Amino acid sequence: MASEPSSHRIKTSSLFRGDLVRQAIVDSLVKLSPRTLVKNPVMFVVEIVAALTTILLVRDLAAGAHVGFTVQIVFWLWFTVIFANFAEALAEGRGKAQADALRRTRSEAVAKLLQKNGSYEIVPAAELKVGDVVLVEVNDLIPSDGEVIDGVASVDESAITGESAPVIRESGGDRSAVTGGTRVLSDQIKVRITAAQGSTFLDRMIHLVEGAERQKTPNEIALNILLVGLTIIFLFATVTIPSFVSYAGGAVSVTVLVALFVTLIPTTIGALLSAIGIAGMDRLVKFNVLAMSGRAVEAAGDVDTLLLDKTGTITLGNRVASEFVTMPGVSDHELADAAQLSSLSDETPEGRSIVVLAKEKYGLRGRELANLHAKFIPFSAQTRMSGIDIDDHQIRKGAADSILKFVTSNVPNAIVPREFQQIVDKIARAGGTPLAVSKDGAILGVIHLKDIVKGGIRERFAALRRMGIRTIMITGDNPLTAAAIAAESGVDDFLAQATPEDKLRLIREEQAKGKLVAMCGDGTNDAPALAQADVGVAMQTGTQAAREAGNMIDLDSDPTKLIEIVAIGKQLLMTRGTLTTFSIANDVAKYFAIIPAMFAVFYPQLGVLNIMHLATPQSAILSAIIFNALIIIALIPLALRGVQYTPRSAASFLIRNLVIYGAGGVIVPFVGIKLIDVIITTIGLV
Ligand SMILES: Nc1ncnc2c1ncn2[C@@H]1O[C@H](COP(=O)(O)OP(=O)(O)OP(=O)(O)O)[C@@H](O)[C@H]1O
Ligand SMILES: [K+]
Ligand SMILES: [Mg+2]
Repeated sequence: MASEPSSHRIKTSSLFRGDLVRQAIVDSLVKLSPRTLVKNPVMFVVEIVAALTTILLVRDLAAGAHVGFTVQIVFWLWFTVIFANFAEALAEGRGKAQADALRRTRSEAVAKLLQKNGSYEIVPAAELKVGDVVLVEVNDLIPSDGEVIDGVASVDESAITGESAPVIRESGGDRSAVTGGTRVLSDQIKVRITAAQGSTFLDRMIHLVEGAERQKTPNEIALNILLVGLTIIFLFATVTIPSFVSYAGGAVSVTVLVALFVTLIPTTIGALLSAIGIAGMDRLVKFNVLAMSGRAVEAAGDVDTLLLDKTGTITLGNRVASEFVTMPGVSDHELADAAQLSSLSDETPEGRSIVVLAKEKYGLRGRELANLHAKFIPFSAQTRMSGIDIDDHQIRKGAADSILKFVTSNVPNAIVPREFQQIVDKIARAGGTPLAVSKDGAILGVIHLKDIVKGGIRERFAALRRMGIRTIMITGDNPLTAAAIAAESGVDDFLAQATPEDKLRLIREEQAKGKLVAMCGDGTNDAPALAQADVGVAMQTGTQAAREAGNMIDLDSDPTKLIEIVAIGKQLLMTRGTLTTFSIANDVAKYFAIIPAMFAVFYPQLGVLNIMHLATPQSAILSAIIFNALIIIALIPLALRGVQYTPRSAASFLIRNLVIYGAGGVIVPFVGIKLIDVIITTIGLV
């Protein structure tokens, strides 16, 4: 069963946990490999520069020159790269630790592979192929991902979701998907294997949390291009300096130029960019959401419209038959009998509950299917009907309008009792789903399916509204039921009697208006829409098809989780925006800190700009390069935690952050560099 929306577990873990830090230190040295670092252009440039300066240092040493200053610059250049690597390694570390834990839970289990004659053979789970059918009994581990094709069981999925409450898995409906590595607690099920070894859900989850398949998002690529552009501009600016200096009759060392260049290029954001993205994914994982791509997380930050299906998403999803209501002149027994016949092979939870109600209330027996000469018509989301053709009779049950159409198209002069619509409407207005039952040309009565709106969902929709997100419920159910559930749950709008194509069309229409659309769903009929949406959040309790179509999976199967998903997406975008602002403002400020100090000797007019009064040109350069390295470390917590976000207008946040981080980016280096200058001259480093 889906967890209550309010029960988000936040697994808190300290940012700088000892073991993670130790591993990150090791990794930050491993990441010095140029092949790894080349993916980060700005830091790659710093590494090249550091290597060249190291070579010069060795040459000067061999020549017996005085190298005290160069040694310190070289030291801090390498640390700039290592600090950047450390930020990324630390961000990755938490996912890696979680992946290790998941690997340990990966089932080494055996499977009970069903044979043609109904017996089973025990085989290693690793040998299972797609399409195999296995039996899973009490206390067995489910050997691989699959679809329940027979039976109902309660399953402990805590290995995957961390949630200890068991969930129901059953054939036919929207809760038929089972995951390898989880355990059956009661009853037994037959499972058709749907995933090949190596591409199971657990495999994908491991890849995902350890970031093995992380691709740069389009936004990150664009930002990287900007950073490379700035680097090239500052490269040209730096190489022209010697000519200015020699014009004034002076000389400037390569070490000084190198240091100047590195302080001016956008190293701060270059160092933290990838860590910010990884941390965003990691924050989602903490909320039990698996995002298949960074792009999906970014899109979530800008979502305008959220579409949700009703059953199982807004409601608890176990629609149970609670009552048979007969038409005038039809006996209870007659209706119950038809309802049961039409549901005998209906493997949906609704169908099964009808068989059960007929048995409990009217003493009707489940019949031997094999003895009936009958053709079963399975439920489909298009027809919204299911039923049976038996002994020249056509028995159908389904959505009221579908049954009405079916009856009148087969028997043009069919009599539809006046009471029919009244009963249907009464059930619908109460938020129930009415299923009409017909036999040949006559409507026999209506089955009342009850469903319950999930607790706390109203407040959550209100929070989405405050974030500027419009919620629309789309359901295959009739307009009255839809309206009742919409009112009870507090969605902004609804679309009823929607086929899978309607869901798809609605998303395309919204997207055509320039809106970013998120969709939450669990059913196979939601799969096309989940794939089309910019953010497709599939419920973990949903079908295999739904879980493959979406670009996010919510392990808690809570549709209102979108609040956290959007908040984390916004937080990611804002963190990147503010740190970029900070970084670039920073570099501009450094320009004013260093240039006057460097050139005051040659161009005394520049003295008026020398507001920082740094001790010597050398101490100015060294202070700047030390500040440049340390600011990376100082900003790691912000990059990993993200800037604060509470559901409020995004625009006001943006302005506030620009002011704080823009102004901060200008002021902080002045203070920082001055402070470092005082310290290093006091302790006599320069
Ligand atoms: N087993 C069944 N047999 C016959 N008719 C059914 C059955 N299950 C559902 N229906 C009818 O078909 C309609 C569409 O059902 P479906 O579960 O596909 O809706 P949906 O599009 O998934 O929307 P939601 O999940 O939001 O309710 C239901 O409202 C109901 O009237
Ligand atoms: K810099
Ligand atoms: Mg559904």
